[in-house]
Amino acid sequence: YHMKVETESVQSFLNCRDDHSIKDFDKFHFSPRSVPYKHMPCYVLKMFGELGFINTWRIKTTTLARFILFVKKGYRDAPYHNWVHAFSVAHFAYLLMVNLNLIKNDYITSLQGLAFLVSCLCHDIDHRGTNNSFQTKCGTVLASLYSSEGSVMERHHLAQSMCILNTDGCNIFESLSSEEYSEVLDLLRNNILSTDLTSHFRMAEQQREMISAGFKKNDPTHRKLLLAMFMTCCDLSDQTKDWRVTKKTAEQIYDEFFSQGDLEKSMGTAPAEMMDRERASIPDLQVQFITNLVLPLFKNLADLFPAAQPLVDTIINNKNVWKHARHLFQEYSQNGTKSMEILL
Ligand SMILES: Cc1nc2ccc(C(=O)NCC(C)C)cc2n2c(-c3cc(OC(C)(C)C)ccc3Cl)nnc12
Ligand SMILES: [Mg+2]
Repeated sequence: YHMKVETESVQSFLNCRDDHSIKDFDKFHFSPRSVPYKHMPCYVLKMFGELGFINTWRIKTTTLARFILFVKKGYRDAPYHNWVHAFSVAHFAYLLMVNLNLIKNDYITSLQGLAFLVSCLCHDIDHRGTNNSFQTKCGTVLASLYSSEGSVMERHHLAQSMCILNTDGCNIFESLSSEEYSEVLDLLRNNILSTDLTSHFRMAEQQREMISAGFKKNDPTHRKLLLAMFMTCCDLSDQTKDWRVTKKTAEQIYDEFFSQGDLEKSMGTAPAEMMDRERASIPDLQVQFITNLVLPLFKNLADLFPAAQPLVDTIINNKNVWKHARHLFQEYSQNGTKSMEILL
């Protein structure tokens, strides 16, 4: 049986070498969700290779392959917070490093780049499709473990990632010196914890000040804020793709949110409006989310990196489609078609 699993997993790393059907993999407009599911592990390996991490950090290919498969297995089949989300977030980290030349232009070091890519891949491992307030409200096991420190889910994602690194034959950082090793684990921790909404809001203010005051490449605090900003950009990168992608993502997210709302109702607690399928208006919520969170973040990115301006334009286009959708929804919802099908 083990032979079968091993050969199957080895096979899953060979089939993207000759896959010439994928064009523009390195471009901002490319949608990683269009990569065939069974080719995703192979494209992760490709990204590590293209960024030079395999050679620079002496990563054994078999170790990296096994690590990727363990990370993939660590994700559940939640409607949104699944392996495909992790792959798309990691792909955007790759796009930022390639298109903004982050390492070549000394915005980040190669070690920070390695930690950045690994953090994106691992940032939502073992997500259950419910958010932090659900954990504390319902007193889940994860809440009992982490609620005193906050960022309950993110601490769990980090703990799961550490478990995989400590699994035989999966430690991709084994060739690093002890200084590099402790630095990369520090980076992993900061990056994964920065994908918590509350820590994002706390850092968003400092990021704005950093950019208006002028970014300093060798300022360690600026470095930390920049990496946190990159993590959130990657987590929200579906918003930078064409309408079909952002629409599909919204369907998956609200599928997850409404399931949590149903669960909370069955437990006798009232869900937030965005989690309540009876009350939520998806276009309104999306216009708010894009206006309050997504746009300010990517405007900051474009202030620092003008090459990222096309991303802001795409986000604004998608926001306008949601604005137009609001009228459609109001019109149709009188006839009860509250579903997303009516959106082209
Ligand atoms: C399309 C899209 N709509 C969303 C609508 C609402 C919310 C939500 O949680 N609202 C609560 C208030 C307090 C803001 C999140 C949404 N969302 C995310 C997302 C981002 C996350 O965290 C970072 C990356 C740090 C922002 C964490 C979890 C998620 Cl699901 N990703 N895509 C989306
Ligand atoms: Mg998360």
